[in-house]
Amino acid sequence: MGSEALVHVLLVSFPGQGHVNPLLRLGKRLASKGLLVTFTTPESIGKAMRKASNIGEELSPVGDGFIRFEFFEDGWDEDEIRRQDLDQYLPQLEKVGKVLIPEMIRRNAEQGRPISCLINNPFIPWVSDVADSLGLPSAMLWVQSCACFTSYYYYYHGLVPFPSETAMEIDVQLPCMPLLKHDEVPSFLYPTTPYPFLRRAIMGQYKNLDKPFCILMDTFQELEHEIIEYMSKISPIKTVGPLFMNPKAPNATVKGDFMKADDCVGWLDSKPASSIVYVSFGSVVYLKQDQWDEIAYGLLNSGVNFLWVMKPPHKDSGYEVLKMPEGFLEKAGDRGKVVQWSPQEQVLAHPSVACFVTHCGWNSTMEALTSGMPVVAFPQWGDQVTDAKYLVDVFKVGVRMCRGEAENKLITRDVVEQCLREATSGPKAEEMKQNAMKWSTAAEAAVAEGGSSDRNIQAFVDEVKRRSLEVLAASGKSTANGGADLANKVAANGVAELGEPKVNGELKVVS
Ligand SMILES: O=c1c(-c2ccc(O)cc2)coc2cc(O[C@@H]3O[C@H](CO)[C@@H](O)[C@H](O)[C@H]3O)cc(O)c12
Ligand SMILES: O=c1ccn([C@@H]2O[C@H](COP(=O)(O)OP(=O)(O)O)[C@@H](O)[C@H]2O)c(=O)[nH]1
Repeated sequence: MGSEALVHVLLVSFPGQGHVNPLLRLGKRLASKGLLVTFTTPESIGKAMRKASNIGEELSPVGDGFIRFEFFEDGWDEDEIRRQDLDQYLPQLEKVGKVLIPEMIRRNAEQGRPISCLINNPFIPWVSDVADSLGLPSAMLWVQSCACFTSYYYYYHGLVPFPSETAMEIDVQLPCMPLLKHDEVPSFLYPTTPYPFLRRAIMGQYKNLDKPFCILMDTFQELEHEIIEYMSKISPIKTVGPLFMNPKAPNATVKGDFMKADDCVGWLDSKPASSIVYVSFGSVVYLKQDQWDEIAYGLLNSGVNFLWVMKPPHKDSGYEVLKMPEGFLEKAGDRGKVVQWSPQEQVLAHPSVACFVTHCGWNSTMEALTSGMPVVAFPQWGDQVTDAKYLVDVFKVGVRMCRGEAENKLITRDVVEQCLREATSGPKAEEMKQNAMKWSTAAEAAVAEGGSSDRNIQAFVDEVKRRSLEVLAASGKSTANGGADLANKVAANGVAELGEPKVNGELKVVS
């Protein structure tokens, strides 16, 4: 084979695990289709990613393309506690990102790999402004369900009434969706949410929704069929999930974990088929000690084997460090294993695991569904409460253990035990397993060659390639030498002083 020109896309991620994972997975998918992908997020997270996974300086081949990493400084000291306060951290990211991302784009152009498209995830909507100001196309990866996308859309545009200070308990009916009880609406939209900054962050993305030419979603057509069809008429959405399944390049070496996963596969191997309950509340939810204790006793009393993720809170988060109840680990013995961080994809695919007690973050939800894993839903806030509704009532793969943090109710050990029994044995458990297997098969078909998500990814890649030619052609017309395209645009916008790129739009890779 001779040399190939690779179109280059820049992925800019919000520094949260539930955001990095899907964007990085998208990056690998785009690379596998023959693009050059650069992934970026703040260096504070880059440092953790390099330590936990083997991310290096070099290009990693993925399928027909490559992925590489570049991180940017957020301008604060390493131990700055204000990072824990998004009301302060999000504006800081915007301030520095608007300078440093154009600089990164310029550097890449100078080094012979000009960038043709920017892709961001929500919470950092200013990335599409950066793209616009440089005359570059941009896309956004929505990292929650299409149902949640629709809920926020209807809220933003004031199309139907949502729970408000004067009417807290109203239910919400949206087209092509089941009736959402007041506490099944994404909880950032409640007037009483303790996380108003996350509502503001999401609304910022909706304010900018006309900028990306495409909204990619980590869901698949067969899963949310009607609502996807409905919203496609309103917004340029393309479903590309489940992103964690990458049949063409199951490249496990490029991973974005912030913490090294504890080794637990050997322990899973040692247990009988379908005997283990996996318990994890994702990367940002922290429970209170009394709730933690009830879950511990529920696990003990139910007699199941269990793998439980107990992640340490960030030192500046203000969360109390949880303890296991006295004598718990001794009583559990080899029936249970507690880890700080798990290799969740592998755990959910393991035949010894029977069900997943989850906080219903969208990544965990997609991973469970498409691994054929029934769930016990323990949502806390945000989209989790809506995801729980879907897991239990629409996808029919779950039992509900609680309704969310707003309920402010201690779930007792008896309820925990009862839910675990229901999800692991008897007719309900069997029915849920069958449904989960059905979703797993549908997910595999969606990402397989010619499946709905594969077609959408291919169409997106083709569009990025087409637009990259347009970017070059436009700059060819507007500049005398035809080569100083991107660099001149950055300079014209006054964001950075630039020289000419060495190569106009092509990276030569000898294969
Ligand atoms: O990392 C964060 C931070 C954060 C705070 C300080 C800091 O310095 C950096 C980051 C704040 O809110 C989050 C909220 C999240 O919601 C999660 O986002 C997923 C995707 O939107 C959903 O599916 C899940 O249900 C939901 O729990 C996920 C996150 O990763 C974060
Ligand atoms: O012990 C763990 C817990 C979580 N995860 C991964 O972290 C992500 C969490 O995202 P999710 O949307 O479920 O929840 P969030 O952490 O954003 O609340 C998922 O991809 C999980 O597979 C993991 O690898 N190991």
